[in-house]
Amino acid sequence: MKHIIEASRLEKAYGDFTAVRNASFTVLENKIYGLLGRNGAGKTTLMKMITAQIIPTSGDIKVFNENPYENNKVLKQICFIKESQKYPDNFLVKDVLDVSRSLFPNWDADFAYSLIESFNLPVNRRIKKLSRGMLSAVGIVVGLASRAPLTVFDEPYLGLDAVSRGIFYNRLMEDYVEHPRTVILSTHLIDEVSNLLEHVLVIADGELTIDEDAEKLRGMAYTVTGKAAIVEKFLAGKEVVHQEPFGGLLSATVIRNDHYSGQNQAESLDLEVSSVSLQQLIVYLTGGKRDQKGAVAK
Ligand SMILES: Nc1ncnc2c1ncn2[C@@H]1O[C@H](COP(=O)(O)OP(=O)(O)OP(=O)(O)O)[C@@H](O)[C@H]1O
Repeated sequence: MKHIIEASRLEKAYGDFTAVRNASFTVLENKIYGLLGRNGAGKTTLMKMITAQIIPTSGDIKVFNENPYENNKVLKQICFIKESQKYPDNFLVKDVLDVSRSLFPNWDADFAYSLIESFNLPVNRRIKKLSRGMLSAVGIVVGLASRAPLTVFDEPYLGLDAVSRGIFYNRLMEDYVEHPRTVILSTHLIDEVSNLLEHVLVIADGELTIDEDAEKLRGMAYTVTGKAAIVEKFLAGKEVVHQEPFGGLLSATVIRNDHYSGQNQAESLDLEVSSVSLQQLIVYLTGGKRDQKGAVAK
């Protein structure tokens, strides 16, 4: 598979504050990436560097093998839908679609109108009269119908209800199967998108801490629960990312060891073994350092 983004030691500083530090990663063609991290972690800053909206302070970025800055050949292959995407107030919804058609070479007008119907959007209403959720839906329609080889969604669903978010995920998946492209989706709703993601990038305090295949990440850990003394014995020598006592019981999340089945050992000790959701795992790996007694995975 081709690399469509290659970033090397990318940094962005605002004055003396460094928002993204030493980020090196590649993004492959025709995959769906999740860019995850807590508020202020640096996700938007990273996406703005990828899409050439801001210039890195140092480091190097290539998109479609070229420097993306003021590079029209590269930029017309990118669609970036921002959190709180803005359109001119006096535009009608259909004006946004018309302008998008001229911006994106792969624009599919029929697909755009079918999405407009799915989201119940009024094409003849002015942008300034739309509700917050409707405005987010317009951004999603543009992002999907652009069929841009690199489509970047930065928290695209402010105000969007659960039904509409479900429509977004379903239409994205259906269309992605027919028209593969690279999608980078930044979100806090990790469990909702968990099944869509093929690769996960996690950024914490400006540093890329996880760059991993989503399937591998999903199977990376498990949770054991049982009497505290037995669980503690079981945890000896294992990599523990989270522990939670309740009553005389202890629940602990452990990184799987490829060479040895901790799960069999846990079951033989009568401990209950359960899976860990991607969201839980990422919370433990990025924010769990404070409340755990065991070692941290990364
Ligand atoms: N133009 C700017 N000037 C100064 N600081 C900035 C600027 N833009 C972002 N920052 C700071 O950089 C850090 C990263 O911000 P960024 O918007 O990239 O985070 P984020 O991960 O997208 O957060 P959220 O999930 O809340 O949207 C934050 O501390 C933010 O205050």
